[in-house]
Amino acid sequence: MTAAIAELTPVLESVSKVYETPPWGDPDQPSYLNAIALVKDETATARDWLDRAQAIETEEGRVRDPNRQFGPRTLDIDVIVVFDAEGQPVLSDDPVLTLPHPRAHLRAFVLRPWADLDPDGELPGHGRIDDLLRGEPLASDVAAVRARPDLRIQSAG
Ligand SMILES: Nc1ncnc2c1ncn2[C@@H]1O[C@H](COP(=O)(O)OP(=O)(O)OP(=O)(O)O)[C@@H](O)[C@H]1O
Ligand SMILES: Nc1nc2c(c(=O)[nH]1)N=C(CO)CN2
Repeated sequence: MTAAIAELTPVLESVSKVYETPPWGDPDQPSYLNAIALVKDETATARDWLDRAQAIETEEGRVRDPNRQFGPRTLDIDVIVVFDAEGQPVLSDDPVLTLPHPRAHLRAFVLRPWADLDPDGELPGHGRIDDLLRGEPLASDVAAVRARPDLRIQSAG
């Protein structure tokens, strides 16, 4: 991950803890390690973030099974939300880049780490992260999420 971290460092604002999370969407696979990064670059478009995420996946030699939509992969970087210079959420139903990410509101593995960075945060179109995490089915999923303080993606400072 060294190259990926070097690429992200100039735009990195903060990074959540790393969490070990049960596989979502396709149970027949090992646990995942998930984290959220908050990045800022006022010159970047939403599409730039997708391109950067995919460039890092490629650089890191991402391996996945193309026949299993939610199957195992060595690295997956999704763009969850993008805010414009006025602080407004960028909305898109383009399948190449859907914003907010169309499954973020269903995923404790996204929202639990996000709550570390912004406990008062909101997922546009779905409400407060904290409220989403308290409701079912997310509350049950959160109970199975484990912080891994022995692992770290990167320190923003
Ligand atoms: N918000 C988004 N973030 C990342 N990829 C997106 C987004 N919206 C649409 N896509 C598209 O989804 C395609 C598949 O991406 P990816 O392989 O990461 O999906 P997946 O892991 O199968 O599913 P998921 O997106 O549910 O994690 C990408 O090529 C990309 O164009
Ligand atoms: N826990 C967990 N489950 C997943 C994840 C992930 O990042 N974490 N990503 C997936 C790809 O869409 C499918 N399932």
